[in-house]
Amino acid sequence: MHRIIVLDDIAQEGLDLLDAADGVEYEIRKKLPVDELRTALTQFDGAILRSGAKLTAEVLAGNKRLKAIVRAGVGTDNIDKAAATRQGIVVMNTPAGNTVSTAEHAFALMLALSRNIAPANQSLIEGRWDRKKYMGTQLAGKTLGIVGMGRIGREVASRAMAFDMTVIAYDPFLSDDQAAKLGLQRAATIEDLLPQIDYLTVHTPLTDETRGLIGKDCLAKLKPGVRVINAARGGIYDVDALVEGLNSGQIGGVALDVYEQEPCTDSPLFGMPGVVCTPHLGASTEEAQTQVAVEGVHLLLNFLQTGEIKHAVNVAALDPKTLEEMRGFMDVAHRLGLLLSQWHGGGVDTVKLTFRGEITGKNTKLLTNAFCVGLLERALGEEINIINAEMMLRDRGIELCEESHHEMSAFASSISADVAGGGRTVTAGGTLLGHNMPRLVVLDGHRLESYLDGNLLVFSHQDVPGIIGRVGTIFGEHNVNIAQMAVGRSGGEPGGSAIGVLNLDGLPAQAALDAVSAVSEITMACVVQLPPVGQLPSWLQ
Ligand SMILES: NC(=O)c1ccc[n+]([C@@H]2O[C@H](COP(=O)([O-])OP(=O)(O)OC[C@H]3O[C@@H](n4cnc5c(N)ncnc54)[C@H](O)[C@@H]3O)[C@@H](O)[C@H]2O)c1
Ligand SMILES: O=C(O)[C@H](O)COP(=O)(O)O
Repeated sequence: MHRIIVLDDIAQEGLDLLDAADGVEYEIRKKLPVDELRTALTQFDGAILRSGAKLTAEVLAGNKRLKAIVRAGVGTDNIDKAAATRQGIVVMNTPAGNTVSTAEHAFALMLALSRNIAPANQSLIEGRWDRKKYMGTQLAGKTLGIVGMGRIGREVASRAMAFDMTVIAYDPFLSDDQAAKLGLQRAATIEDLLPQIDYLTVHTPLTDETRGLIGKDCLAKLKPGVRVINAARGGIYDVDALVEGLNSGQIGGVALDVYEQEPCTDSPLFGMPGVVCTPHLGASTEEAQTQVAVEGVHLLLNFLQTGEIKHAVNVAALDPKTLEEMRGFMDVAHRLGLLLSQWHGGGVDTVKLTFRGEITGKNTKLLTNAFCVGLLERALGEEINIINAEMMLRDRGIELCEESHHEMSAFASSISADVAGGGRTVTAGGTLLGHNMPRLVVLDGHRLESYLDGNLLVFSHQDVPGIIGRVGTIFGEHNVNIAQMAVGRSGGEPGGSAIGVLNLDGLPAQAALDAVSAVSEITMACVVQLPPVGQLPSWLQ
């Protein structure tokens, strides 16, 4: 049974989907204090929320059960994504469901500012007929500056052009070609845009880079009387600078839907002339809420039931078809990681992964993540999965590099991994035979063909007659059956170094290992434990 926690109000249509889902139960738990939220989250596999609940590192800490967080909406600044990634939790959002509603709201704020809708309404309620006082301005013929030309910025732009406004936009990802196609002007920097506009609206996410993006210096570059709008996130404008600009007349009006701290019922801007504010209503339409709730619930159910990862903001996407295609090679990568963690013995500083052949045309990040899980899982246990593995590796100061070569080696596709540290470098190469037969094809430069399956004895030795017989005799004496055997020699010539890999039916006793290690021609021997073939970790099933 998958358990889901609903942390904010979501549309009934989303709850109906949860009611109808097989093998799922859910609880609605809103506005929980931090301690209760932390405890509650440990009892659920998935969480769905809007902008109300705050999923900080503190509330996610130590959670071993939660696997997915879905934001029914766009902004994920209320979720500590680094903390979620570290905990192995996938974070997904519904990027497009509220785009049009939010663009319309930004536009409504711009119109409300231009035509003094809020104060005019208030004066009527208070019994005055102030036609002269509320003289407005027309949008047609004016210039709108847009900072952030993603989904919402583009919808605002098209509406502005329909109102006969000129649009100048700044976004680091907006090219001249795209701007021309959209029928607007591109500004090379925010500073270029500011002196040319009559209205300014921001549509960026709140990030370290955009916090305080529009401060005193920027506002000073505006023409006097410019009206500014924020339906993106509180914190992008500097509120003190807005207050100062309104008082000095540098700013002609401020419209806000979002605030640095929410809920916000107290701001120096509230009640100032020329200010119109709404309580984070950009996405509050029936249409937007239905779309984000339905899409959000689908994302969560699909992830919990099939492993599909869509619209993730902290990991690569993974759809069922890709998972099906990649499962065999992800299994190989995971087994190579497990093998090398045991064969190397610890103190790893660097990892290099090389992908060759047809597999390079697929999402090799999945193979990297699967390898990293294998490499770390004996140390970190169930805490590690394909969401957090690479971050956990890098957190431990281990350097990771990946290379892809389209040319095939001896196999249509292969993966090789070099693991180095503490003065020792080990290398293993693997491939997949058929759909589900993982094979080790190179170990420390020795070509061989060995089953990546169950308990292995790996031993390096001098390539002289009698070694295999002596190892076989030792295991016979200790009642350990050898199921398969592979030997590879370096350079293909007799007399050099060689490596043997035995697949054992059981784990050998320490005395058997000691006896093997005592053979003078054997330079190193180690038991490597892998899952039996066909036994997949939960994140690969
Ligand atoms: N008021 C609301 O209810 C409401 C509703 C939806 C979204 N939002 C907010 O609006 C934001 C934008 O949503 P979207 O769907 O358009 O996102 P989006 O990802 O489609 O677009 C964001 C754009 O901002 C640009 N950007 C990032 N940093 C920038 C910078 N420093 N300068 C200029 N541009 C920069 C990006 O390149 C991107 O094109 C969301 O992150 C969310 O916080 C608010
Ligand atoms: O980022 C968003 O999607 C909006 O800010 C909407 O937030 P809400 O879901 O709390 O209305």
